[in-house]
Amino acid sequence: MSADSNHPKDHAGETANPAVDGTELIRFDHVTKRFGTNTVLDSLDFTVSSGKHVTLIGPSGSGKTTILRLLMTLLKPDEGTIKVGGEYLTHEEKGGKLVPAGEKHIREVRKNIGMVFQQFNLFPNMKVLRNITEAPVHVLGMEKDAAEERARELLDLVGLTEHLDKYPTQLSGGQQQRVAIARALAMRPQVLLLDEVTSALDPELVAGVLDVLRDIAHTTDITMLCVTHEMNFARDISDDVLMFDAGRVIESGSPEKIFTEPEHERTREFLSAVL
Ligand SMILES: Nc1ncnc2c1ncn2[C@@H]1O[C@H](COP(=O)(O)OP(=O)(O)OP(=O)(O)O)[C@@H](O)[C@H]1O
Repeated sequence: MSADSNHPKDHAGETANPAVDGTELIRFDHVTKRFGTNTVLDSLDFTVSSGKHVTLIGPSGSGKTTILRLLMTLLKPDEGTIKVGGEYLTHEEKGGKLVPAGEKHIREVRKNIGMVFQQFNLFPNMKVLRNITEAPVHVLGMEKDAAEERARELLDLVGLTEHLDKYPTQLSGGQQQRVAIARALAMRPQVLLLDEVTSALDPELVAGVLDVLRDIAHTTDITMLCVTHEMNFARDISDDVLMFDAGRVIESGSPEKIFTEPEHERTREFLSAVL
């Protein structure tokens, strides 16, 4: 696998992308999300700095996937604001006032965000190469040749160069998920959202996908926000772990702190059930 990826780090360990300088990339301010009478996120505040890998952990139903879906604008918050790259995702400024964001504004901010889902969601009627080039060509307006060159680099990164001419159904679940990762990176997002990306895989295919993500985490400067039940993976790649319970962050810190010296009783209970 090649180390050439989203924004490769240079030899001095500095990032090659001037946009990635540790500044705040994601900001949730007092975000509340309800489904009927169920308050899933309760005035949630958190930030993610650019270039960091942050993992969300917590019991089932604690609101982790809801956070990713809000960032993808698949859901809207009932209260509060979300910013990505300094721009409001949920709102836009018009005439000095903050108003609900329009479709055009949302599309622009969303270009900075890529997501890999539990179910790979590839286009079944397109071969692997075209699955990866489709959005760069049609959404970003990239030249087809340049998009294909980039797709080949990404297929090398995810170890699938020899499969570019196959349809998704001709690949294993693990291979399909690696195509989905390449497809998300092809849009050169600043942040990659990973939602339980190995949950739908047969156990023997999980390690291959996690190895690819480890490689991406360690060789690129992309920001990652990850929901996973794979605690060893979370420990390996995370700069920060956020422990959720009942729609709030109850504890956060380095993986060493959270996994070895959790302060909160709920964190200890959760970890003893999953580790
Ligand atoms: N579209 C929806 N309509 C109604 N309720 C929803 C919807 N989406 C999520 N919920 C509810 O919101 C709560 C949080 O769901 P979410 O998927 O964010 O939790 P999670 O922490 O990711 O859980 P898991 O680890 O099981 O995936 C759950 O109680 C869920 O049933």
